Amino acid sequence: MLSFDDITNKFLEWLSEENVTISSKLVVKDLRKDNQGRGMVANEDIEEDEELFSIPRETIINIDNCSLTKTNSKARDGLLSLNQWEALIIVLLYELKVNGKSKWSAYFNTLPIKDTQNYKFNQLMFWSHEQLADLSPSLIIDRIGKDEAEAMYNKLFPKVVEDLNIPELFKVTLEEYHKVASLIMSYSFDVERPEFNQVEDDEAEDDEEEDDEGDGTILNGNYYKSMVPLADILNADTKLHNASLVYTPGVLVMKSVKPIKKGEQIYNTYSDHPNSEILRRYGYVETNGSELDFGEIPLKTIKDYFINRLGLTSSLVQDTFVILDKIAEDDEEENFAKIVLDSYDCFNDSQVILELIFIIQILSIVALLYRSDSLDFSNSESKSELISRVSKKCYQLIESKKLTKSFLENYEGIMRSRIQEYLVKIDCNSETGIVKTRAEMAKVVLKSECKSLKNCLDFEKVFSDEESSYKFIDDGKLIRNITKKRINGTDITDNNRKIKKNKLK
Ligand SMILES: C[S@@+](CC[C@H](N)C(=O)[O-])C[C@H]1O[C@@H](n2cnc3c(N)ncnc32)[C@H](O)[C@@H]1O
Repeated sequence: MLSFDDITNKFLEWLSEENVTISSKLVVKDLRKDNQGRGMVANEDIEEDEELFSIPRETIINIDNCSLTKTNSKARDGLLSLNQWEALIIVLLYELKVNGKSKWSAYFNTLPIKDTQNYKFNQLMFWSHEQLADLSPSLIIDRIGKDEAEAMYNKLFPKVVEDLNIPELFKVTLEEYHKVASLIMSYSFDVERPEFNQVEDDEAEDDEEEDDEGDGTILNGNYYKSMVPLADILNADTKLHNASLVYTPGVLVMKSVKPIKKGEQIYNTYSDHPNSEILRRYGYVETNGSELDFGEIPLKTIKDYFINRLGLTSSLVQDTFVILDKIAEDDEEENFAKIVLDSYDCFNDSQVILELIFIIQILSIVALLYRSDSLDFSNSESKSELISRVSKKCYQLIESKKLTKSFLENYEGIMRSRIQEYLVKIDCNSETGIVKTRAEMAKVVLKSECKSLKNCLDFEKVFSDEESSYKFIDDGKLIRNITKKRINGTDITDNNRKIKKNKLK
């Protein structure tokens, strides 16, 4: 059996045969002790915008470059009507089945799918129920995507591969499929198609609306999901990102995007994700937290808070949500956005989404009105009218950069009650060493989310930006404004002030 280093060396020899060029300032390194598999490290200082390596387009694997479509023209036509994921799954499974004869054998030997001694699939798809329980109360547990993945498996196997006449894939198991799909998730690149860009440039003015996927099939997309040997040896880090892949018509070039010192690792970026999502997709975590970490406040936490702490009834909270949804739905001019969400993001850099501010402010006023006993919440028509008015007045208040004092109290109470769910499981501030096991990775995710939530208790940062800060006013002022017209019998729905939907983004 080949050793880890032998596999690396054979891969490097193959790359050279493929005319891949690598800067002499880089080496491929065994980073298993840091639980990072292989990676690349600078053995000399590198300047910004230097070419690190270049890969001919013929070396990458996709629908145009693979054994399957070279020998089976029917398969190629069929693959073109699938989506990017489905097509690359079939292409790659076929290439792996003919492994010995595939020109990519030396590359496959470096991947987790072949090297089971040195690699393990740690994406959440492969965690048991007990292991996933370590991630509670993170909402990532609800977003693993197993059902969607299995639906794709059932679509492709065996019906599609039979139709495409690929007998080698008639007996693909669910496990094989999950492994290939996860490999694609964590190793593939969306490589621009140069010929498509040409056409697109010509048509750009007529067709500005068209998105990257076109109609969802490969045929009309402007890229191919592809496996890119060597480019995918780079690990990623949201804080240490220093290299990016550039697509030219003939070759793919990895370039430094900042100066890199001798001894530093070369890091790509796999896009902007918090630790929970990095774990779900790629099966690792950033030990000290991702740059893009956030915690989430589930709608249920908000609901429970207003029921248990402020005495609202469950049906009044639920009715308020229904009425707010209806206001957003009925609003043809799109001035009022949907603010009843399943959960609300609270970011590491002390930013919260505006929908969270709106929903807490509205419920805070509803709670004060309900407890004052002076208004009729029993009749559904007057309740709906009253909540519409509360919502409009709260929109105006927030637009003028004001919030009420009860909002602040309730915001803090809700945030603390969510943080408490983490504190019963972990010490948010404890040091993290090298993370190897799934239980340790789960802890890092919880810490990332808990820290982000805690940062959103820094009111100074949360409620001010570079230009201005929110002012906190007495609730009585807003309540008088809301109840005044109602008591005088004036039409409370008359309101010409519009709050633009995009202000909620
Ligand atoms: C595109 S590959 C990178 C090459 C990989 N190190 C290898 O040896 O094959 C992506 C995988 O590398 C690992 N990885 C990437 N960045 C990492 C990091 N910062 N820390 C730990 N593992 C990382 C994860 O297992 C991820 O699924």
